[in-house]
Amino acid sequence: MDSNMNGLAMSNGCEISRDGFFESEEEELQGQAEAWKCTFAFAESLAVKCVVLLGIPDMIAREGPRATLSLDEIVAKLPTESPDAACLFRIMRFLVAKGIFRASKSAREGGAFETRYGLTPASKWLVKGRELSMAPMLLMQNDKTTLAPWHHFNECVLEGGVAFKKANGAEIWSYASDHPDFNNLFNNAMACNARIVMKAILSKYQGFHSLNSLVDVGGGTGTAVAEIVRAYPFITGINYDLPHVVATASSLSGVQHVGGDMFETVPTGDAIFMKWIMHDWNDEDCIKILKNCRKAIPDTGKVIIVDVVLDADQGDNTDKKRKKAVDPIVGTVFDLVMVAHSSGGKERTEKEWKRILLEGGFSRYNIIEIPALQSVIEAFPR
Ligand SMILES: C[S@@+](CC[C@H](N)C(=O)[O-])C[C@H]1O[C@@H](n2cnc3c(N)ncnc32)[C@H](O)[C@@H]1O
Repeated sequence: MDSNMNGLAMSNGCEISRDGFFESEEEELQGQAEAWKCTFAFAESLAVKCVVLLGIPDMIAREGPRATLSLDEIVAKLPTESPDAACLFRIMRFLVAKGIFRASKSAREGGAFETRYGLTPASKWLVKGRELSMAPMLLMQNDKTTLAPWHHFNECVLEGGVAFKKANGAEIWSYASDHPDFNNLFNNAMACNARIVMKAILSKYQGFHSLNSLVDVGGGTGTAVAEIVRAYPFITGINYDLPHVVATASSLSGVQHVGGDMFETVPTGDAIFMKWIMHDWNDEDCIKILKNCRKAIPDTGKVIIVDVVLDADQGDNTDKKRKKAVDPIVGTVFDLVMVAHSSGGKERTEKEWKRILLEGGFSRYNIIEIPALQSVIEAFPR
């Protein structure tokens, strides 16, 4: 590295400022690379959204989990007459670099080589046609309606308020009831996550054996309770959600759909199941819901909550450090998803859970780790 007359260091022809703001040239360049990554962090989500919409993971999966397709073969499967293959090549090149697809070279007649694209563990989760798929969640989280609230975070910090409402003119549940397409997009995303998480719950949590009836509060279109009833056919399942949600639910064996408002009342049962409900609400609302759940179960009953348990805040040693199956950073990302989409919801540490459970009428609880982002929090009135 040479110095020029202005006291600037020269590296690869670039001038590096030497005002002492950065500790070293290495730190300065590393920081710049990180800042570029932040600047374009959206590119990966939106390029993935594009290939999911085009069904490219499905095209490859249909040939087999280890199959590969060339660009020409993919383009031939697209539904328009003259797709822009060069544009798709650039998107695929980026996604190979990001590990969403793998690329291999294969020899063609005449000595030329072609690139063939295969699935990676990430894109195997993005095949829409499989029962366990994250594609509906990816499409919902990257819809214009759900991305728009993120543009209002600065206003939320400065003046408070609900990001989703600032962006879309209404809070999420009433917006969903007035927009059937968004309602379906949201409910499908929830159902896809319910299938994935129920597999994890049923593999690790033994607490359904003693139940004859179970109410899934905020159960969406009933996927979770249907899975529980399938595994424990002696349980009568009730799927309880807002009327506009249960109106779109299919009939499910062993499950009764009931429309209503959990802030008003909750149907009775031996136990209440709530997956991804509490995180949508502030502490006071959660306590109201928990009190209604308490009224709906016998003294020997319980609530089974499926939600994230965040690691304790730095400097707080009261909670145990948990060994999570999914990188705990995803829990803090979901906390921001709550800023974007809910009206006061948040992810909680064990200490925060303990407080709302106690105030909601549940004096005892266990946290059971499952191979998923969320944990099971089983809480008892006595
Ligand atoms: C994040 S979703 C979770 C859905 C489902 N439990 C799951 O995990 O797949 C929250 C659910 O709460 C429902 N919900 C919102 N407000 C409600 C209310 N006042 N009473 C009943 N359900 C409500 C929504 O319609 C939505 O289905």
